[in-house]
Amino acid sequence: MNQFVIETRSMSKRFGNITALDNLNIQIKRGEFVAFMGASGSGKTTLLNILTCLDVPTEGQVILDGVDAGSLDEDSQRQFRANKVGLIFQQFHLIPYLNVLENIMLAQHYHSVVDEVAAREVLDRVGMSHRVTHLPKQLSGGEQQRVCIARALVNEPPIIFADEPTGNLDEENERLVLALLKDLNRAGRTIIMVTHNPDLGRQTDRIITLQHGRIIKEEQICA
Ligand SMILES: Nc1ncnc2c1ncn2[C@@H]1O[C@H](COP(=O)(O)OP(=O)(O)OP(=O)(O)O)[C@@H](O)[C@H]1O
Repeated sequence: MNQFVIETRSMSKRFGNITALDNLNIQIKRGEFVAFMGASGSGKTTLLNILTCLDVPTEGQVILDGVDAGSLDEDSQRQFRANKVGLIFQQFHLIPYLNVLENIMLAQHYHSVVDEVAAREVLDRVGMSHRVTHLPKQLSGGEQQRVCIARALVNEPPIIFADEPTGNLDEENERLVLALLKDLNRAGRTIIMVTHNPDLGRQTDRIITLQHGRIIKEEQICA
C-alpha cells in the first residue's frame, strides 16, 4: 500500500488570471496530523476543496489513497468523499431542525445504512450522549462542534479534514476539540487541519505554511 494517503504533484489551481495554488508538491503520510497555515487568501480553502474532491486542479495531479483523482468521474468522487473523508467545519453546518441524534443518523443515511446504536456510540465517544434530543441551537458552540466531530466520525473515514475547527470556540472548548482530534489521530486516522492559530498548529506533527498559493515553510513538530 502506498505510504502516502494524499499526494499532489506539480498541482496548480487558477481562477481566471488568479493563481490560487502554484505548483504544489505535497505528501501526507497515512496517520499523520498535518496543519495548513497561511494568511487569508493564501489558498488553504482552495486546497481543501481539491483534496476533498469538491474542486479540480487546473494542472498537475492529485493522488488520493493511491487513486488519481483526475481519473474519477463525479460518482466516484462522491463515493470517495462518502467512504474516505470526514469533514469538520468552523461553522458546524448542522441541520437546524434535526436533533443531535438525527443529525448523526442523517450522515449514516447518506453513507450507507442508519444504525441508531452506532450513532449513540459515536456521540458517547465525544461526550455528547446526554444531549441526543437537543436541537443544535440548544447547544453551546463547543457542544455543536463535538456533534460535528461525531458526524465526521460515524462512517469511520480514514481521513478527517478540519477547516478552522476551533475558530468559533473559547479556549476551553478549543482544548477539548483539539484533544478529541489528537485521540482520533492516535487511533490511526489521518487528520488535515486548516488553522490560523499557531498554538494549534504546534500540536500537530507538521505545519505547512502557504503564501500566495505556494509552500513557504514546512516544520516538523517534535512532541
Ligand atoms: N471561486 C473563485 N473565483 C475566483 N477566485 C477565487 C475563487 N476561490 C478562491 N479564489 C482566490 O484564490 C485565492 C485563494 O483563496 P482561498 O479562499 O483558497 O484562500 P484562504 O487561504 O482559504 O483564505 P481565508 O483564510 O480567508 O479563508 C484568493 O486570491 C481568492 O480570492
